This record gives sequence, C-alpha cells and structure tokens, in this order.
Amino acid sequence: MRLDVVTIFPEYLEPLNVSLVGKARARGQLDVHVHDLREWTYDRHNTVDDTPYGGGPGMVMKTDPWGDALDCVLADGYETGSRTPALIVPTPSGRPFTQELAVELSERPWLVFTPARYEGIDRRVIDEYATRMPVYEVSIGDYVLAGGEAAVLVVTEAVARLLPGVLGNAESHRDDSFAPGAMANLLEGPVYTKPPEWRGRDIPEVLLSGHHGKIARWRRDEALRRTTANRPDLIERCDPKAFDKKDREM
Ligand SMILES: N#Cc1c(-c2ccc3ccn(Cc4ccncc4)c3c2)n[nH]c1N
Repeated sequence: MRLDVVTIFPEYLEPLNVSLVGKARARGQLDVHVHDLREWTYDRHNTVDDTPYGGGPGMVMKTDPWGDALDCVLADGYETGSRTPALIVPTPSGRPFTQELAVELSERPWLVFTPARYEGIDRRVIDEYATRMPVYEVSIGDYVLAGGEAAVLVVTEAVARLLPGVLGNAESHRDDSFAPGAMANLLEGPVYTKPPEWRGRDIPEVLLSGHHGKIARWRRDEALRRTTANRPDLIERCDPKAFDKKDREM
C-alpha cells in the first residue's frame, strides 16, 4: 500500500516513522510519502490561506497550492506504478471513521490524505478530485481538532494493522473491538499477565483453569458487561444467535 500525505505540518507525521507503521515501512509493506504543501506556493510568504467568501471567522485554504500538490503527487504515484488512488479528507463534518471503514480502506492500494488546517480546504478542490477518484470525508470523533493531521495518524494506524503480515499474530484481529464474528460490536474485556498476584490483586481464576470453553465464555461475558456499561448503543447491534452458536462451540 502507498500512502501520500499533503500537509503544512510535515513534522506532525513523524510518528509514521516509528512503531507498527514504521516497522511496516521498513519491511516494505507500506510506502509512505509526506509532502509539504508550501512547496507548491510561489509567493514570498508561501501563502496557503485566504479570507472566506461570504465572510465569517477564520481563513480558508486556497485552491491552487492543493491542486498543484495533488496533481504532482498523483502523477508521481502513477509514474511509479500505483493505481486507483482514494482521497482521504479528514474533516469534522465527515462520516465517522469506524473499524468497518478501516477494513475497506485497508483493501485499497493507494490512499492520498489531505489534512487541512484553518477552516478547511476550498470545496472546489474536493469536488475537482472527486471526478477522478473515490473521496472519503472522514471524522475520527465528535470533538473539534485544529487540523486533520492527528486524524491521518489515527486512520493510518488503524488501516496499517489490518494489512497482511503487519500484526505479528494474525489472530489478533479476531477479538478486536468491533471486529466481525461473535464478538462483533463488543468492546474487549480486561486482559491480565504475570505476575499472578500484584499488590494483593489476583488473576480471575477461570483464566488459570486451562478450560478454553470457560475462558472464552468468561471473556464474552466480560465484553458484554463492559459494552453495556460503556457503549450501550452497540448492544442492540449484537447478534444474539452468534452467542448461542459460540456457546455451543465453547
Ligand atoms: N477528522 C477530523 C476532525 C477534525 C478536523 C479535521 C480536519 C480539519 C481541518 C481544519 N480543522 C479545524 C476546524 C475546521 C472546521 N471547523 C472546526 C475546526 C479540522 C478539524 N476535528 N474533529 C475531528 N474529528
């Protein structure tokens, strides 16, 4: 997978050099290119913004720097063999970024991120590129950030961990919160590791029993408990038949 990011804060994307994404890059599983939008400005002040038509607070990011940058990034990708890009536009007014969308994006060969600042990008830029490729306008949550770079880090990590061979244990996806299957739409339950006793706190006995069926049922029940407490909205999405089937297997 190729990822391109166009931003006025390239240093914000330094975390893409470390940990899971950094290792995937080093192994050649991810090809990440971060571009400074100001390279496509030609005035003394490297201007990327201007006042909004119709008035109102703040500034709007100008068309030309984005158009020149995206044309250049796309041309480079095509020249080096990448195909079927998708534009990923972080925005507070976007569709919620979910695990389901992460799976969809992880199946694409090339993502081009356009994290904006100020009040956002002149709409005509998005409309222009929507004539050439799928555009995903996404929001990472119901709160307001000052720009889209944090969303690029979130989306990139959620997508990268789904790529084949990136997560050491392929099974790790199975019990992800929100992953498909009997635990679908359930939050993960608590996890424990050695030592067996810590500051007077023991490990739940069932986890030491070696009885895989009982352990699976306990984990499912804990997930249900946490989901009911923290995300009751997810409970109605659960498929009770999946539990019956799972109980028969346990
Ligand atoms: N994804 C995502 C986001 C953002 C977000 C993303 C991109 C930009 C670009 C500019 N801003 C600042 C701004 C613009 C308009 N209204 C309010 C704030 C952004 C915010 N905020 N909250 C989220 N969940």
